[in-house]
Amino acid sequence: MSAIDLSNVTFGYTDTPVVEDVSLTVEEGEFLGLVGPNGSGKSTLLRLMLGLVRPDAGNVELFGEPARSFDAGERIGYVAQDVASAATEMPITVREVVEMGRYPHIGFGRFGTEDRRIVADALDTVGVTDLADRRLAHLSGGQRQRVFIARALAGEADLLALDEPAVGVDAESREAFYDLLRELNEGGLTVVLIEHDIGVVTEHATTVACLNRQLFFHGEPSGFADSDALAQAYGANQRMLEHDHDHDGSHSHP
Ligand SMILES: Nc1ncnc2c1ncn2[C@@H]1O[C@H](COP(=O)(O)OP(=O)(O)OP(=O)(O)O)[C@@H](O)[C@H]1O
Repeated sequence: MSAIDLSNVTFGYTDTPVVEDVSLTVEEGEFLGLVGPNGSGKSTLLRLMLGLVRPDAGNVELFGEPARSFDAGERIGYVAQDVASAATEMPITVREVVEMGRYPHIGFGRFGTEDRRIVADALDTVGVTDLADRRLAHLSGGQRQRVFIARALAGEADLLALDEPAVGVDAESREAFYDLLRELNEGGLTVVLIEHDIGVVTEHATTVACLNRQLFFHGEPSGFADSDALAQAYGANQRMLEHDHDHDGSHSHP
């Protein structure tokens, strides 16, 4: 079964589409790296994939069901852009964040032995057991990202979706973080990663999608490196910008 299936999806916040006629399937067990210029619609596409935004046209299925009917808390771990830095204001411990991953499963029930075991396993998997009783605010950016992954694991997610998770994380921690994502993927977790560093994507992901409003490429990293999709996608952005400038008269061309 496919984890995510988009057919002819179009969406705009206004009348102008920011995602246009995108068809894309993410198979279970895939590690998809989503790249594209700034403002090219990557975050929007991810939110469409997860059923958090409804398309104006086209269809989205998650694990074979219409995305909008999906209880995202149950099978999907979503680490939104900036969530780790925004969360620093909260007076909350690492363990408490990871325990939140269990909430969709326990409903109004008690937090039991099994829940505690799952939380302990999740902390251990991402290597933050030693930090469990520390305040989230007192962790580094890279450590915080791991905590949010642990929360998704505690929720027994089948799909992990991350929107530029390593922004503000130092190079060494980033490398370890991407290694962790790959290990989790090799263990069967489906991963969708928005990432501006194309080298990271071609090294770690099993498939690449390149977006600039429309889909310019979807396939294996090796095919992406050999294609001119990247130049086309970024070139299209440049043309769009020039077009905008032409209209507002703020920029003149030779
Ligand atoms: N909530 C919103 N309301 C209106 N416009 C939005 C909203 N969110 C995004 N946009 C616009 O939609 C377009 C695509 O934004 P999106 O965040 O999906 O792109 P992105 O590729 O993830 O960008 P970046 O790489 O800069 O994070 C942009 O022009 C953006 O300004």
